[in-house]
Amino acid sequence: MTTAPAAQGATIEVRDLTKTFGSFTAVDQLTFTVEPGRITGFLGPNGAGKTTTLRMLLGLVHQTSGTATIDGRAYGDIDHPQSMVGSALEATNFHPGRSGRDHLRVLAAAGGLPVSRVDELLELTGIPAAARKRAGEYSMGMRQRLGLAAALLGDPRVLILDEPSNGLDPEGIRWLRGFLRHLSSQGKTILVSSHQLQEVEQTVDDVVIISNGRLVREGAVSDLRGAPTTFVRTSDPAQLAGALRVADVMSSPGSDGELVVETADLRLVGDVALRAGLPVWELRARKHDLEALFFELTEGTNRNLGDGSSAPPAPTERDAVTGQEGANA
Ligand SMILES: Nc1ncnc2c1ncn2[C@@H]1O[C@H](COP(=O)(O)OP(=O)(O)OP(=O)(O)O)[C@@H](O)[C@H]1O
Repeated sequence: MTTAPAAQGATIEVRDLTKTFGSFTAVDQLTFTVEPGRITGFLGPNGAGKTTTLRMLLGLVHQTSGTATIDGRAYGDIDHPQSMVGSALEATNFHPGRSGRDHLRVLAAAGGLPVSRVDELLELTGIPAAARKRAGEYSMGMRQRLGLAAALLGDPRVLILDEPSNGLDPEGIRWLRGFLRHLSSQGKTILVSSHQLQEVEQTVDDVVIISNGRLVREGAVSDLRGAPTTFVRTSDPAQLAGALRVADVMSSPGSDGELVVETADLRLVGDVALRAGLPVWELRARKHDLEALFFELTEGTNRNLGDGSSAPPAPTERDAVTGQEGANA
C-alpha cells in the first residue's frame, strides 16, 4: 500500500464454534487461532464446513454455540469493521451491469473511504484495464481480483479469502502468492480457505485442517512436512550408521535393511559412505507428500458426496444475518 503506514494484524480466535442445521452439525466444536503476520490456510474437503465457519466469523451466520472473534471481538461488535477485516467469500456477487470501478466506488462511498483508494486497488490487483468493463463480463479470475480489491479497500488488518485461487490461471496464482506474501509482511493476518492443500502449500505458513466440521490438524506447514530424512542402502548399514555418527548425523535402521538418516543432505551421506569404503546401492530423500497426508487426514469425509446417511439437509436458506457478502462494506 502506498498510503498510511501498515497497520498491525489482529488475531482471529475460534473457540468451540458449532453450527447445526436441523439435526446436521456443519461445524463441530471447532477451535483454532490465526496469528498476525502469517498466511494461514483453512483447509478441508468440500462440505467440511469452511465457508460456514468463515460466515460465522464475519457475522453472516449465527453460530449455535461457541465464539469467533477478531482482535477479541465478535464481528458485530467491531467499531470500524472495514479497517479491521476485509473478506472475499465464495460466490461473491457483483452487479453485472456495473463496472469494476463503479462497484469499488460504491463500496468506498459506503465505507467513507477516499475514492482515490479505488484506482489504487485496481492497480494493485492488476485489473486497471478492466476498470470500465461491466463486472458481468469479467472472467472468473478477474472477479477474484475485483473481490480482493473490494476486500482491501479499507486497508484492513485482517484478510479473509474463500478459495481465492479458484479461476486463476498459473500466472494469476503466482501473482496472488506474491501479493499475499507482501500483505503478510506488513503484519496483516491472512486466512485463506481451500479444499486442496497442494494448491496453497507454497503460499501458506500455517494450516488449520478440518474434516466433518472438526479440527484434524493445526500448525506450521514445516511441521506437517516433518523432519528432513534420507534413505540409504549399503552392504553394512551398522558400519555406515557408525560413520555417520562420527560426522554428527543420526540414523536408525529402516525396513528391508535400509538406513533412515536424519538429514536432507544426500551428498553428505554419499561422501561419508565413500570415506568408510562402503558401496551406496540406493540413496534418496524422503518425498514430502503433503497431498497424501491431507487425504489421510480427511479421507472419505466429503459430506457432499455422502452415502445419504450422513448427508446434510438441502441448504434451503443460507441462514444469513445480512444478505451482504464480499467486502463487508
Ligand atoms: N443453510 C444451510 N442449510 C443446510 N445445510 C447447510 C447450509 N449451509 C451449509 N450447509 C451444509 O454444511 C456443510 C458445510 O458446508 P460449507 O459450505 O461450510 O463447506 P465447505 O467446507 O465450505 O465446502 P466447499 O469446499 O464445498 O465450499 C455442507 O454439507 C453444506 O451442505
